[in-house]
Amino acid sequence: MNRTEILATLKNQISPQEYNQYLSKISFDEQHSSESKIIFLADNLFLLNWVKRNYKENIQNILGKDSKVEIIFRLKSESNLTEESKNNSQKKYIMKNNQSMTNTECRFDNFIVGECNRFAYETAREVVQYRARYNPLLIHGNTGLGKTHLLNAICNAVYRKNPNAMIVYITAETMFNEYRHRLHNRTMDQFRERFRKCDYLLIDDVQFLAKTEKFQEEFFNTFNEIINVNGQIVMTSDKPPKLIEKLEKRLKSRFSGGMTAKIESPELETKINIVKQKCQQNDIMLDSEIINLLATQIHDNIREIEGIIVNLYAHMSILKMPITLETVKHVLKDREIEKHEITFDDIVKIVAIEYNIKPSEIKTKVRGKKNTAKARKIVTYIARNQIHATFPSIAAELNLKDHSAVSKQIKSITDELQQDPHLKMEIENMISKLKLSNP
Ligand SMILES: Nc1ncnc2c1ncn2[C@@H]1O[C@H](COP(=O)(O)OP(=O)(O)OP(=O)(O)O)[C@@H](O)[C@H]1O
Repeated sequence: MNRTEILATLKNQISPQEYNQYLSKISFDEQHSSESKIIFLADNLFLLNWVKRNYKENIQNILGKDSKVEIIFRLKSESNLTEESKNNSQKKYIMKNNQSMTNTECRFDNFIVGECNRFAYETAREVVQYRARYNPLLIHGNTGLGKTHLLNAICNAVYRKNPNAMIVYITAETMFNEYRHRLHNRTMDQFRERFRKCDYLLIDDVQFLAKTEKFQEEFFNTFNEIINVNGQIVMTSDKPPKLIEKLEKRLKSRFSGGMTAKIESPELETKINIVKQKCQQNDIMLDSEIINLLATQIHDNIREIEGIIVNLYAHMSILKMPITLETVKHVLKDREIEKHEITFDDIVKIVAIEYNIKPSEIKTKVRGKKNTAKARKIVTYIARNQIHATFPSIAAELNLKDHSAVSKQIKSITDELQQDPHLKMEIENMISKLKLSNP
């Protein structure tokens, strides 16, 4: 069955309204599809998630249950970028020369600057211009205020300025996992080669660095070696160094000895500018009264602003409702009601929906069932990162033997994330959904 026939068959299975609303807006990526995979393209994230959730199974049925053809959904922009990257241009997630993966959509030019973040923004730009002028630079602030965005922006700008620069961009958690893996395999030389020889070491969420004493010692030596040869270290954290629990005194002192830049909660004007920018990116037109309402109602987390915009987009396109003041109030009210503490079961539910399996299949490890192993790894990863679930609690929830079985899952998914930018996007999507609503 050729690709046009697949869409035609699918069209017959759904209502004309549904077709016009969703399916007609999906196209084939002829260029990147092959015998073994079919790639569908959507214009925006909302549409992408919708078709993935609602049509993937139908397409699988049309192809035949036993078909090995992989069905992939991608953003149009991503697909073009993938091609561009072949020409050494941009791509949403890009592997730098040293295998670090960074999000190219986080740049200085799309970072809205206000009083709350000006200092962090300016110092971040400085370290791109003048390596080691502020060393280390630690950007801290509450969640969702743009720390990771700035770290990615540094990475992208350095790369643009000098594609041969050795840049390592990594989260502290991943660095620790890599350390353990190298230690276990007696390949610490490679760990040192990677981290000590870089021009820029960019570490996200450095508050998770405070793991074992040995690791902190290794990090201390890495840190000194980079600083001694004028390599630049930039870190982000949710708190200032002296408040990072279990971080050794000497590391606290090193971190505080450089430049620290705090990102404060955004003031109204900055929030208004951010709402405007996010609406523009999503092709949403709002009048100034609505923009003001959004900016005053949403507190300080910019991720939350993005969530509301996605929600408004959904109202606009699924319900065909124009975005009025009433719609916005409605969405804001719903979100207040839906806000909840994320539990382990919420994570299991959202991952189960995504992979079209039952939550119980994730929890009890049904052998041989497609996607279950992957889903279990993703649950472990999200539980560790989002609700800081302990190893024993994960082992208990997922019926895993012990601590080291959990550790193996984390290692495996971390490796996959390093290799597969789409997996990272998939997981980020699931996390946003978790944060947005009760699944
Ligand atoms: N000033 C800004 N201008 C435009 N977008 C922003 C700005 N600040 C944050 N964002 C966007 O908000 C989202 C959350 O930001 P980011 O992930 O950088 O937060 P964070 O401070 O690293 O949060 P966390 O501590 O939870 O990791 C991202 O999509 C980012 O691009």
